[in-house]
Amino acid sequence: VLRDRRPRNCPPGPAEIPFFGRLPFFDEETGENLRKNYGNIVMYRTGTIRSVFLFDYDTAKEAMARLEFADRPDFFTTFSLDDQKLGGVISSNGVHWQHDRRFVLRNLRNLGMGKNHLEEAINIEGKALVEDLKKYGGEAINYPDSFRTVALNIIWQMVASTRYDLRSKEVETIYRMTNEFRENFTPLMLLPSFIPALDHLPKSIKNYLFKDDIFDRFVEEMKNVVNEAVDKHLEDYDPDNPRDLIDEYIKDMKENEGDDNSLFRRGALNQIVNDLFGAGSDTVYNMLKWVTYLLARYPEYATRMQQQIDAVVPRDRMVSLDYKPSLPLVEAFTVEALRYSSLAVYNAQRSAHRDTTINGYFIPKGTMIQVGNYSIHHDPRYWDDPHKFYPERFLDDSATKYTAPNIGFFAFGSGRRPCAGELLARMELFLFTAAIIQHFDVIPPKGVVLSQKDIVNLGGLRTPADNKLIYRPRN
Ligand code: HEM
Repeated sequence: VLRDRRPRNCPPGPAEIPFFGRLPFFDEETGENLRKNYGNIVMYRTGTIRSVFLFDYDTAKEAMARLEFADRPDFFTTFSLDDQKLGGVISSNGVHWQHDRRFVLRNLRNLGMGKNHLEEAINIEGKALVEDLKKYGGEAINYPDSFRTVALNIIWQMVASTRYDLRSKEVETIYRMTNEFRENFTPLMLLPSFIPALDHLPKSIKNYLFKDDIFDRFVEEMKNVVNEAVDKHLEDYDPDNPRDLIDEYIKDMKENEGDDNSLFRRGALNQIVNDLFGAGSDTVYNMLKWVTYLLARYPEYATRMQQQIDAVVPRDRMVSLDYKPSLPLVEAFTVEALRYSSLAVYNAQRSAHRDTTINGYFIPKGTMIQVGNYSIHHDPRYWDDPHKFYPERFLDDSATKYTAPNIGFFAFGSGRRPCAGELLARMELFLFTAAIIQHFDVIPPKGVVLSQKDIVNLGGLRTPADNKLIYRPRN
């Protein structure tokens, strides 16, 4: 018990329970309570692992920029499709991470991220989404799968040259698995990651206690999708005509064949593809749920944005990025949706690579670093009336110009390891939002009043609960 004691001069936090710690948590309320009781840097122990929560923007920004906090904790590799569990972007560390992240950023850029020709692909999906929503004929529906498929289609065309029909059955199994996983998620499920001894329990007990079988089914399903895509690419690979990110990787893999030190490996490729499939679609899908939820809850903004769009974009044309300067409210609305939603309630966890300090507190090697994105986004030091949905906070006084937040904003992380798809995500969010607003009034069914109660936290992802909304075509 003595050896297990919290080292001296660590950040304050609740009393530690030796060996077991406290239950892991992913909700915003627990974080906010810790911040109120202990301040902006809090140490919290779960199982054998200590976490330090950073609730203050300046401290979080400074920490995220430091190399010793660039690693992810070990449990991120639980779902890795790399047999060596070393490659990929989201879960990897050290030279493997640097190598694979650099590869992904270079290729996403070459494939159009942040450039205008990608806009065309996004607008093709935008048009398909409009047609799909029209098919419901104004009936009240839950957030449709097409929100997910349009986002998936963009990243999946860049990665694997594949596009799914918006009503395709092919992706339904994966969606079902993702939903099953999120809906069944409880913090208990992650306990074996915090108390490794629990991992040695018999499988049947782990299935019962930690729902291991749900994890397994999800990983198995993703393995099939990824293997199928990569195998197909290997079969018809043509070195003179690389089609997409998988082909580019195969090219590098072949060029480095025989070099035992090469980090271009099939296992790493599988995990990169898996990372992009998930990170590139699930995030944007959930943001489109937020966008439509907020349109239905705050119709006054929908009306004002429709007026802005109608004034400059002919009705038979899709909104393009060229119109952005004339549509400041649309951009402000999407960025406020990112802040207000705080989709990732806590930034993807990092781990201290060595003994170090934050603001004079001792941080032992292996401590998990958790940035409280929700708390930062609702901190009154940076945001007036932070619980209010108020896109105007990103407009200048004359409401004619969008001004980007330069402080207190953490939606895409920060520092050495921020979101690798931020530019793509911002393009998609702006263009899909504009397409929906231009073509539909999004309204709740008669008698339904949307409120704060409609928001749920699914394993650290803050998102609107299933809500039936009406997408009424504009005349
Ligand atoms: C609105 C949509 C999105 C949000 C809110 C979002 C948010 C985030 C956040 C908070 C992180 C963790 C950053 C950190 O550790 O500091 C992250 C990482 C990442 N995101 Fe996104 N993301 C979005 C869309 C995308 C898209 C479209 C892609 C596709 C390319 C993508 C790819 C990634 C990857 C690969 C990482 C891991 C980066 C690394 O560990 O080096 N994200 N994202």
